[in-house]
Amino acid sequence: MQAFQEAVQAGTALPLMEAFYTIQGEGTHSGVPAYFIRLGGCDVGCVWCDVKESWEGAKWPVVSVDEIVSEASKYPGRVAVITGGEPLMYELGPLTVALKAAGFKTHIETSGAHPFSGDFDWVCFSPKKFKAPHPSIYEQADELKVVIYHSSDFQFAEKYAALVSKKCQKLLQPEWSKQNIHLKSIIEYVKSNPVWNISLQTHKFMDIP
Ligand SMILES: C[S@@+](CC[C@H](N)C(=O)[O-])C[C@H]1O[C@@H](n2cnc3c(N)ncnc32)[C@H](O)[C@@H]1O
Ligand SMILES: Nc1nc2[nH]cc(C(=O)O)c2c(=O)[nH]1
Ligand code: SF4
Ligand SMILES: [Mg+2]
Repeated sequence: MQAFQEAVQAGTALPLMEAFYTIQGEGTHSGVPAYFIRLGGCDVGCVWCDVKESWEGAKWPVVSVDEIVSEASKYPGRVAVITGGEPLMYELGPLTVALKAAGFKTHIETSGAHPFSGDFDWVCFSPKKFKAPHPSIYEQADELKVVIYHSSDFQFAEKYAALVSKKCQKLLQPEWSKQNIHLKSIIEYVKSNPVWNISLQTHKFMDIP
């Protein structure tokens, strides 16, 4: 038990909920084949989270970085997306270094609610009202992807657009269950404010993981 805890603290083993080879459904890299590594554990608590079963970190097996990377290497795609749960709850240095050594581009999906770690080629930052981001995320973000669940979320999105770098891509993504309600206003918002683009959860339309 102690050895497991030490390995997780060092980031040489991590609680793994699931890992699967699919198509990136969201954001700038939508349509790209990618191996998803979903780490268990999240303390942000978004009411509309589509993977609530990930929240309890202790429920998932602790798997060594070597084993995670060896499984990933069985598939031909060379983009690895680290997601969760909230992956920045963990030290991601060893996992990202090992993935890069195996020839992967490393991407992350994060709320930014914990200090940044790891060596990433692409950082998708999706801030949440339920737990404020850690300031270390702002200079790392390549993509700001704000989920629109309520009409006040446009203002929330602008607040974070002012905090990320100029080159950071800005995306609005409808919350899945409220898509019918907000999609029209998202379309109008993006047409009037063209620094923003739309991101849809295309994997859900395609019925793939
Ligand atoms: C499940 S989260 C895991 C990574 C990290 N905890 C985060 O929130 O960025 C992956 C992505 O899905 C988005 N997401 C989660 N539930 C959603 C929903 N119901 N509708 C639209 N996007 C959702 C999140 O905002 C995030 O961009
Ligand atoms: N296909 C697919 N694309 C995704 N992009 C972000 C996802 C996530 O849950 O982090 C996700 C996911 O769960 N599946
Ligand atoms: S931060 Fe991500 S994983 Fe955590 S509750 Fe929110 S959407 Fe779900
Ligand atoms: Mg998902």
